[in-house]
Amino acid sequence: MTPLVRTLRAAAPPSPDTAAAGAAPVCPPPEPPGIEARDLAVSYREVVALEDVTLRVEPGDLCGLVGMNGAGKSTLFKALMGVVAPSRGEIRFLGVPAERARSRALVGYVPQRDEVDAAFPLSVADVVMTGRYGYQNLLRTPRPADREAVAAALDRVGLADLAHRQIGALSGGQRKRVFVARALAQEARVLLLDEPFAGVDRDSEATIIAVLHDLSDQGVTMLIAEHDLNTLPRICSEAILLNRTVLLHADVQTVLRPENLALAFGIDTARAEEVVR
Ligand SMILES: Nc1ncnc2c1ncn2[C@@H]1O[C@H](COP(=O)(O)OP(=O)(O)OP(=O)(O)O)[C@@H](O)[C@H]1O
Repeated sequence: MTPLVRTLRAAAPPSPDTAAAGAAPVCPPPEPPGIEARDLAVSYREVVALEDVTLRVEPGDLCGLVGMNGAGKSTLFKALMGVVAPSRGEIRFLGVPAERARSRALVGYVPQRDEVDAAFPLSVADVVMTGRYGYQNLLRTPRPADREAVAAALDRVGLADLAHRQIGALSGGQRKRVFVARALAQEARVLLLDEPFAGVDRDSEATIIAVLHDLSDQGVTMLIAEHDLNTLPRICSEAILLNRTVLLHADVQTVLRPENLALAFGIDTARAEEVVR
């Protein structure tokens, strides 16, 4: 749901029934945001990677994250995943404090680079199973429900035939699909995807985009870092422009306006017009 849509919904008139009865409209309590960060700051020694980052992504929204190299996108993901400790600020997922949400496996992560050494003797299915148990519990015997979830996730990303292949024997695009399958098997309610389309062929890209749209329909909240601005509108309807702080959070068409890209990427407007055709 884009911010524009949110605004329109908020302004909708009361229904004729409630208006006629003169009763106060009974509204369900507002759902907490899928992702909420307030006043977040992260530094690596003297490098301030993020400051004053405040954002909220509503449940079921698929939000892009756009910014130049070094803008802090990966750092934001790391802070959301608890990999780096913010020096300030607060993070919640679905209204639940970040640490508790992560320990309840509410939050899934598709990393920018492989977390698994390609030479490690893990099968594709083993890696996807870590979405159920984590890497520490690889030797645990999976329950039938876990096997079913893994098989369904691999089927969904079109890798059912490769379930028993060693992870290192896949192409880069196939490996990305494995990590998306792992997030599916986890059944997380919030997904953070750090450039899931980087180095991915057209088929894998189309498969992943379809999966993300299905998840959005099911109410999963997603934040997706994406470098290719021309691909962005096919993926999501809203996006955040980041450069150490949130410069803009709006519908994708607004974010892609040359004057906004010029601001975020430190280029002139004419160059920004060339970037997005
Ligand atoms: N481990 C680290 N130690 C010191 N500085 C770091 C570290 N990781 C990132 N940085 C710095 O923090 C800033 C933000 O980096 P980050 O990787 O989050 O950006 P990014 O937007 O993900 O970039 P890219 O698009 O190139 O992946 C940069 O100035 C970077 O050099």
